[in-house]
Amino acid sequence: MSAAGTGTATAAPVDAVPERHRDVSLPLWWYGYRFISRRMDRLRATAFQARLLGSPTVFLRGRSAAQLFYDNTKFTRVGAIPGPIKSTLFGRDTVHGLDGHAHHHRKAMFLGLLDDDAVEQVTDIAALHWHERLTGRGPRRRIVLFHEAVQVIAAAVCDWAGMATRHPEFPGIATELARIVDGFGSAGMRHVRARVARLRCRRWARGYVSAVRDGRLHPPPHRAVAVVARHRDERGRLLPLDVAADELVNVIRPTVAVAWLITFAGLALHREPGWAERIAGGDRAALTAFCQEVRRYYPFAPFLAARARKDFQWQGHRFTRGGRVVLDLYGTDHDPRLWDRPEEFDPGRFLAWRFDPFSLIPQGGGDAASGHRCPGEALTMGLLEQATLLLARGRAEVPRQNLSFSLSRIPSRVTSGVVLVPRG
Ligand code: HEM
Repeated sequence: MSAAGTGTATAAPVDAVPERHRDVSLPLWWYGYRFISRRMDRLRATAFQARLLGSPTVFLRGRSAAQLFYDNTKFTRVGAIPGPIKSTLFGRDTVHGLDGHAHHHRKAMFLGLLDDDAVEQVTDIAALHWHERLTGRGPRRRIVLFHEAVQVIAAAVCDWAGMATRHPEFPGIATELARIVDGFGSAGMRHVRARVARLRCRRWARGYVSAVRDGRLHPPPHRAVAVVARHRDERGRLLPLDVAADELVNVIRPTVAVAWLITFAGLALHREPGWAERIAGGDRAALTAFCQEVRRYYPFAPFLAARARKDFQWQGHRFTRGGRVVLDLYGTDHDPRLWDRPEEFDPGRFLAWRFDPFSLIPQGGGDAASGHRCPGEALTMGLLEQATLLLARGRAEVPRQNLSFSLSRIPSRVTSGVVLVPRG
């Protein structure tokens, strides 16, 4: 880790940047994951100011910036996420936009649900679904890894949560959950499809919450459907029906998002036969390092937004109360001051890596209990490692196809979905 990663001020002050009044919404949307980093590199800054959707915004990248962003005394998430993204991806009044005690209380529900037992249970169920889907179609039938992973992961997490997955309509629900994820960064038809999918998934989850509350469904009390339906807020009130439904979807939908990482892992195994062999041979450390590198290297969650609670200065940059800040997750995971040759896929960098809460931040930084960091990282790693091992051992053929992925599409995705022909 370099000196810059420890917080040395190398940035030009915001006031010295002449472009601070320019609205960068369009170029950000157009250029995607690399836009913030490129501008930082051009300005030789750790932060810059510009307008985003018309409002003054400070853009941040790097370890010390991440540390700042997760300082709860300086920033709040209330009102930070633009409305269309928030209502499509997370729902209203859900954990992502809460603050202080209300956030802490709601977050505890997620952390309680997503403990080590949950990781073991979901991955055990996923193993059965992988087996069923991969052996139920006879030898030498092509599969599209992305579609298989969406169905397997959705079925596994919903079985675990206490939701029926053997219903003929379930594959359609799994597809809708994936559509919510696929549309969050788009302004066109993908976004419209995501909004429709959110409404359908909310209605589906509302049915479960109502059934538990009305006594028509009796899941064991530790199941996610029961926990979320019966959860009481910090003042002892049941969550409004739509909020409870959205929070239930907020357990299921991000788990389905692991299908994106599994697909990238399929691509990476194809490109790195040496690592595939090590993993297939049972090298546990190699498996974990490979999956960490998949999370670091491949583009998924691009950046996060917050608002300043007060006026303050940081490394020569001025933050004003209520002003928006954006933390570049992808840029931090590719920051050359933190990562040697960041644009190379090299799992070896994680073989001797010591956990640091602010350098590897594909799922947010800081502490999950006291801040907004993702509570699903252990589950993500569990499902990703399981699928990666399965793929490495399966040694399926990878026929000619379009394996490219675009850094201007958010969220990015392998174009072909990674077509595989399992060996008979
Ligand atoms: C592909 C895998 C995943 C990625 C890339 C991802 C990414 C993220 C990111 C970037 C955040 C925002 C952190 C912040 O605001 O500081 C987040 C929050 C969250 N994630 Fe994940 N996540 C993934 C998987 C999961 C899983 C498996 C679950 C649960 C089963 C989950 C549940 C949540 C919840 C509830 C939050 C809100 C936390 C809060 O606001 O306090 N995520 N995730």
